[in-house]
Amino acid sequence: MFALRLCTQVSRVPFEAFNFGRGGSMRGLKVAVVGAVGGIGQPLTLLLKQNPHISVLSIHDIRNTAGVAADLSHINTPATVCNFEGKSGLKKAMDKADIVVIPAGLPRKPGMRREDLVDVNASVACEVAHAASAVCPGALLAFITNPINVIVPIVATILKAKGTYDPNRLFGVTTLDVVRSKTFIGDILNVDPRTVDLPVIGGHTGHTILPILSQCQPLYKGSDEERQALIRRIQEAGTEVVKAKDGLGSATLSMAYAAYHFVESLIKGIKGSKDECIVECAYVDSDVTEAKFFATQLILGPQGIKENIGLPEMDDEEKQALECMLPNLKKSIENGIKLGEEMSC
Ligand SMILES: NC(=O)C1=CN([C@@H]2O[C@H](COP(=O)(O)OP(=O)(O)OC[C@H]3O[C@@H](n4cnc5c(N)ncnc54)[C@H](O)[C@@H]3O)[C@@H](O)[C@H]2O)C=CC1
Ligand SMILES: O=C([O-])CC(=O)C(=O)O
Repeated sequence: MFALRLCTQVSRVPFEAFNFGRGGSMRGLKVAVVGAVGGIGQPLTLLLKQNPHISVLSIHDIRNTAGVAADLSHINTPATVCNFEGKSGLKKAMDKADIVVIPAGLPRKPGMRREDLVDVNASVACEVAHAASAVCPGALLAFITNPINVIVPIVATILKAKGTYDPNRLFGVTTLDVVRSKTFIGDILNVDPRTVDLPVIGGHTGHTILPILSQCQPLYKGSDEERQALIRRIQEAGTEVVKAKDGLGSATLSMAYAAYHFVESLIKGIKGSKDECIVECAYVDSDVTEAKFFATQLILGPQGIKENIGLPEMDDEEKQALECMLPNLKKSIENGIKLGEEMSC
């Protein structure tokens, strides 16, 4: 009943009325969240419902979307909430979306590596890639689903096979690594963590997460030991949460915060602010290293990535750490491309 009522609300305002073409500043955006009922999905939709630029918030999951949609729809902000379920609902949920955020899929339990999620989560990525090709080939796609290092190459390969791949529009969300780095460094320096800035490059697991402390603002000057401990904490922060949750999943609230921040930046890019340069780190198609996908700082614009800033300046230890992680990252990417080829039909 609710699903019907909420979707009818949307149909009263034709999508065309929002002018979904890119480049305008007055139009409302359609943002779809796939996996919206989950631990990340729910707080993320709560944050998105409050964004004044979103006119349609389309939520999708394999179950229970009606309750979440009814709940969200009572919040007195302009975004209209629309809910869809299951495979048959995915294309409807994503139809003509400007941005699709994907926190769908299995999270880790203690003792698991992110890579252990690939068998289950690859199929989620595959479904979303096929739906995006069919109903929103121009959308910006932001994947949260782990393992990011493998999922993004899978999606890119499927989109390529479908002829709808635009490398500037596909992102693996690594914002949480930056959020955590800012928090931990803010604590150490005793400053507001929001004022801390640094690039976190590479991928999103273990030593592929490389915070570039030498470029941190304000300056971070720890001893070698302190520096190593800090890097290790940033790299293992996901596992810290998985252990603390003791079988009840992985980071959800901090991830929803990070994902919202990232989507907000995508929106600012679409809106094309003249005064502000929108810079975010994300895991994307890349030629800055030997790895075909790599996270670096990106300048965002109306069509997604406007410019890849490339590798930051690094000290010798950081250069060595980069060399050290590349073989592993490249292996994950090759695996992703192979899986994507198998799932492309
Ligand atoms: N990129 C990052 O930094 C982070 C990534 N993650 C990843 O995000 C993913 C989600 O985590 P949680 O929200 O904690 O998990 P969760 O289990 O609480 O929620 C996942 C949701 O996805 C839904 N889902 C599963 N298959 C689906 C499909 N085919 N279509 C639509 N919805 C589907 C489930 O029904 C569930 O509601 C996990 O893979 C996790 O590892 C988590 C934290 C940080
Ligand atoms: O650790 C996990 O499984 C979830 C994740 O990616 C993170 O918290 O960084």
